[in-house]
Amino acid sequence: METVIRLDKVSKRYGSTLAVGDVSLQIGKGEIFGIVGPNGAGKTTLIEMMEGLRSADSGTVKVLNKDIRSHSQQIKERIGVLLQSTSIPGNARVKEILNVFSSFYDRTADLEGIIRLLGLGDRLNSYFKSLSGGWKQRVSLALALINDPDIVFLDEPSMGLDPVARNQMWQMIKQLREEGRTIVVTTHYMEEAETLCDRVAVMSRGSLIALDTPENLIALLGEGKRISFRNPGRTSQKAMAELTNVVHVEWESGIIKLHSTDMDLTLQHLYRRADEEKWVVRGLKLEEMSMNEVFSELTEKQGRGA
Ligand SMILES: Nc1ncnc2c1ncn2[C@@H]1O[C@H](COP(=O)(O)OP(=O)(O)OP(=O)(O)O)[C@@H](O)[C@H]1O
Repeated sequence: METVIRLDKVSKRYGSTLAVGDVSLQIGKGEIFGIVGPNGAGKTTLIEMMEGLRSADSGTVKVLNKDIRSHSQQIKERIGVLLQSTSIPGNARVKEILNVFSSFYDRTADLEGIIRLLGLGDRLNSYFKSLSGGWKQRVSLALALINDPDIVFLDEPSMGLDPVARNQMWQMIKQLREEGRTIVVTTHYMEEAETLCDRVAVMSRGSLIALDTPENLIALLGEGKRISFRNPGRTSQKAMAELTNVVHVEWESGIIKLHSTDMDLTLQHLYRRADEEKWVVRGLKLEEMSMNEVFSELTEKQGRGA
């Protein structure tokens, strides 16, 4: 896959705060690349260094094979950035805003196409300030697309949107990938990372602590599923941990949850041991793991210094 963004050992400090420390990563053409992390993890600083809005203290940022420090103007023509709705004039009508922004660029996209993609046709005469959060976000996305960018940067695109508007935003972002664009998105919503992103970078306290597809990140915690059943008594956490392929045991008084790298083998072993030990295994379920759990596990581990 052709690399369109390359970061090598990029760091940024604000006084004594290390906002981003020694981050290296590559983003391929046509990917939806997610950056997730708790508050203050460095997501905005990282994405803004890719956009050329903040400069790195050390390391290199290359976008479309050009160093962002020496080619920032050229790169700006080829990228789109989602603006906060507060930076858009509320007293202007949507069509006026689109026209003004399109005059800023040498190269412009087919405005009719953007209006169709984002369903803005009926809102062109509305004042920006009168729109709901979801429609404002669509206008912001239209502005990010106005120069027909190769790379679109979206910092928290669905922040504050209701579930319907969020879903519509995801469909629009996926459509941008279909058009061959690369999307870099930061998010607090793990469901967004899981359903939208091809790969996800997990940041914690300025460091990149994991980078993989959502499926592989989930698989880090076992097979992406866990076996849950009622505690049969007369057993121990140690006995559960010794079952074949078990990588982690969640032990609450009433319920036992086993994370495994091979569910079938673990289940077979569990039933064999239950037979021998006269455990009565009740309420057995297979539960799907989510990015949310992966995220908590990874960032908590980092917090414990593991
Ligand atoms: N302009 C600034 N001046 C001083 N410190 C800053 C500045 N911008 C960010 N920081 C600090 O750098 C760290 C990383 O901030 P950043 O905004 O990049 O994180 P984030 O992951 O985007 O957080 P959030 O999810 O809360 O938006 C934080 O500790 C933050 O307080």
